[in-house]
Amino acid sequence: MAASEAAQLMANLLRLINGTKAIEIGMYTGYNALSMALAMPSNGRVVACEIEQTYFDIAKPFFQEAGVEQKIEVRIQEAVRTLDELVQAGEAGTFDFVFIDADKINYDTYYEKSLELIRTKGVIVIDNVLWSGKVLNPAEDDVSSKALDALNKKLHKDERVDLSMLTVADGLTIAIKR
Ligand SMILES: C[S@@+](CC[C@H](N)C(=O)[O-])C[C@H]1O[C@@H](n2cnc3c(N)ncnc32)[C@H](O)[C@@H]1O
Repeated sequence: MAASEAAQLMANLLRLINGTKAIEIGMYTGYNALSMALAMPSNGRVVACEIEQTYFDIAKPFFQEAGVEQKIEVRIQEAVRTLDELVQAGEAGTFDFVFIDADKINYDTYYEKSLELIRTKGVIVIDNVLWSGKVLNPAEDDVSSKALDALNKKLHKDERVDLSMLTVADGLTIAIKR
């Protein structure tokens, strides 16, 4: 789950860019999806990718209670499939914001598909980029740390984005599409 200070920062970034279209890759029980929806105007839309129906069952009453249920479109399936469906539906280049926070080994794929889906000056936020410090010296069999380390190194040289890596919580990267 996103740290509260990270969720607060993302909500404020959305307000700053007047975001109305966001994607969350890895919704869990909806904490940050709800926070993003609350930061958006009434026409806001959050496409929330989650693989476990049980997490959505927990989240749903809170979305309803907060009055933002109509803004959050939950898709229960592999996140990659949802991102591909959004591209196929002609939504490439139309999203304002993406938060990547699902399985670490697929982060690079999520990042590439997110870049395709956001508009110029759109924002991608990536959680857990420090992974409790394990990215510094990943163990041979630690595929998550290795994947995060590789993505961090790739992003450092990625000319397609302007980058900030923050030591907030477990590490938060903000990439703005050029
Ligand atoms: C760290 S939690 C997300 C927390 C959430 N972003 C928040 O801040 O409240 C990661 C979530 O990603 C989901 N997940 C993992 N692999 C996935 C996949 N391949 N496709 C979709 N969701 C996935 C997990 O079920 C889990 O709920």
